[in-house]
Amino acid sequence: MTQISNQEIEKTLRNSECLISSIEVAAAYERLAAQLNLHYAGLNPIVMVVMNGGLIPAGQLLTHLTFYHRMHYIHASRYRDNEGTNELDWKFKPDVSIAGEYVLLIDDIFDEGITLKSIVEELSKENPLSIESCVLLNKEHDRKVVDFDVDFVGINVADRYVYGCGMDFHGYLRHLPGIYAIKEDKI
Ligand SMILES: O=P(O)(O)OC[C@H]1O[C@H](OP(=O)(O)OP(=O)(O)O)[C@H](O)[C@@H]1O
Ligand code: HPA
Repeated sequence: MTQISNQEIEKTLRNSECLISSIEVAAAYERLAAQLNLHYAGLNPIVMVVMNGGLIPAGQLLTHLTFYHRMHYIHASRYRDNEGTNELDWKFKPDVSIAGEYVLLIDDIFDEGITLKSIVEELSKENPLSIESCVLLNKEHDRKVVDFDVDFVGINVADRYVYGCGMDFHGYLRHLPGIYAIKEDKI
C-alpha cells in the first residue's frame, strides 16, 4: 500500500463532496440493526466481517445488535489500489467451522457484487444453515452480477467512486463517518 502525502490527501478532501452525511449513516445503521434484530432473534449466528471495508460498518452495527452472536472475519479483496479486477484475492479464509450455522456477512458496499457472490459461493460449500449478507451501501447501476443479491442494505448510493465508512481512497479515508466522492468537475 503506497503512502500518499498529507497534502495530497487534503487536496482530495477539498475536491470532494459529501454524498451521505454521518447523521444519515448513523440512522441507516440503526435501521439495519432493527431489521437484523428481527431476522436473527434467537438464531445465535456467526457474524462474519469482510475485511477491510466491512470493519467500520460491522463495528457500528454490532453495538446495536440484541441477538447473541459470535464474530469472525474473512479477508477477500477484489480491488487493489482502486483498480478493479474480476479475480478475488483470498487473503484469509475463516478457520472456524460454519457447518450447520447461520452466517451473516457484513461488508461496506455492494458494488458489482463480485466479492459477496464469490464469498457466499465459497462458504456455501461448507453447508451452513444459511448465509446472508448485509452492506451499508448498495451502488445503483446495471452492472451487477447475475443470480445473486445482497439481503440487507442500509442506503442506496449513486454510481460514483465513494469513500468513508470503511471504503478507501487509495488506502486512506476509511475512517470518515460520512460518504464522500470527488466532485464531478474535479475528476
Ligand atoms: O461488489 P464488488 O464490485 O465486488 O465491490 C465491493 C467490494 O470491494 C471493496 O473491497 P476491496 O476489494 O476494495 O477491498 P477492501 O475491503 O480492503 O477495500 C468493498 O469493501 C467490497 O468488499
Ligand atoms: O465505490 C467504491 N469505493 C470504495 N471501494 C469500493 N469497492 C467497490 N466499489 C467501491
